[in-house]
Amino acid sequence: MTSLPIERPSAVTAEWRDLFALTKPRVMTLVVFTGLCGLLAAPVPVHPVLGFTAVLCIALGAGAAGALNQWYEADLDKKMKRTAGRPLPAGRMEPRSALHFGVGLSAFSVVLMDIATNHLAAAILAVSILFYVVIYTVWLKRRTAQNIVIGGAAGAFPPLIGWAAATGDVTLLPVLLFAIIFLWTPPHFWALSLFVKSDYAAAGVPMMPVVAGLQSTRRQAFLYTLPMVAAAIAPWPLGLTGWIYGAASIALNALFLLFAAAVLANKATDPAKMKPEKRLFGYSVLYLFALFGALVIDARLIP
Ligand code: HEM
Ligand SMILES: CC(C)=CCC/C(C)=C/CC/C(C)=C/COP(=O)(O)OP(=O)(O)O
Repeated sequence: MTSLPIERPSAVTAEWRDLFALTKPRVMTLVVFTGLCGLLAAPVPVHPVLGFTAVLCIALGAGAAGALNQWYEADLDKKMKRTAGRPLPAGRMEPRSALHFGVGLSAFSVVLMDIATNHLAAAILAVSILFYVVIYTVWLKRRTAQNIVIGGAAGAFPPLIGWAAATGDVTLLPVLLFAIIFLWTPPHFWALSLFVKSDYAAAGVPMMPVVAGLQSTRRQAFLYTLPMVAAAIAPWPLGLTGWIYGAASIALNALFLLFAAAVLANKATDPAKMKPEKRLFGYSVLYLFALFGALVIDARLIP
C-alpha cells in the first residue's frame, strides 16, 4: 500500500502565518468591526474606497499594536499556557523581525489614514496604538490591577476613528460609543481572568483576581456593568438613534445584566465550576458585535 505524501506548509507560508498571528487576528475582528460601525453610523455619505481605506488602516494599526505588544511581552507569554505557542515565545520568529513589522505597520497605517481621510482620524489612530503599546503593555500591565481599566481605553477608540474618518469631527454619539467599550472592557476581561487566574498568577501579572481575589473581581465586574448599560441605552432616549437600536440595546443589555448578576452570585473557586463566568465572557463578545450591528442597521434604515 502506498502512503499519501504529507503536505507540510512551506517555510514561506509558515512565516506569513506567524506574521498574521502576531496581529492577534481573532481579537482584532471586533476592534475592526466597531471601527467600521463608527464609520457607517456617521450621518454623512462615505465614498466606498475611502471607507474601505479607513477600515483597512484601523485593521493595520490594531494589528501592528498587537505585534508590538507581543514583541514586548514574549517573556510573559512564554509562562502562560494560553500564549506559550505564539511565534515569539515558541522561538519561531526573531524579536527584531516582530519589532520592525510592528513599527513599520504602525507608521504605515497612520500615514495612510492621514492621506486618505484627515488629521483627526490619523491622530486618534496614533493615540490608540501608543495607548495599547506604551500605556497598557509597557507601563500598566505588570504594575497594577487597574491595568485593563485605564489601558483598555485603547480598544475603545476605533468607533471614534471610524466616525472621525467619515466626518472629520467627533460628536456626542461617538463619545458614547467610546464610553460603552471603555466600560465593557472590565466585565469582558475580568470574566475571563476569573477562570484563567492561575495562568496570570504563574506569570506574575497582577490581574484583578490575583491581586484582589475572586469575589472582589466579580463585584467590580458587576459595578462596571451598570454604567455600561446606561451608556449603551443612552443614545436612544437622547434622540441620537432610532427605535431599532433602542429595542436591541434594551434586550442585549438586559441579558448582559443577567449574566453579570449570575457571576456576582457565583461563589465557586474551581474554574470547572465557573460556567457563569465563561458564559459572561462569551456573551460579552457577542453583545458588542450585536449592539454595534444594531446601531448601523438603525442608522442606515431609519433616515
Ligand atoms: C485591555 C483590554 C482587554 C484585554 C486585557 C482583553 C483580553 C482578552 C483575552 C485574554 C482574550 C482571550 C484570548 C485571546 O483570544 O487572546 C480575549 C478575547 C477576545 N477579546 Fe478581549 N481584551 C480586552 C479588550 C478587548 C477589546 C477592546 C475588544 C474589542 C472591541 C476585545 C475583543 C475580544 C474578542 C473578539 C475576543 C475573542 C477572541 C476569540 O474568539 O478567540 N477585547 N480578550
Ligand atoms: C486601533 C487600535 C490600535 C486598537 C487597539 C486595540 C486594542 C487595544 C485591543 C485590546 C484588546 C487586546 C488585544 C487585549 C489583549 O490584552 P493582552 O495584551 O494583555 O492579552 P494577551 O494576554 O492575550 O497578550
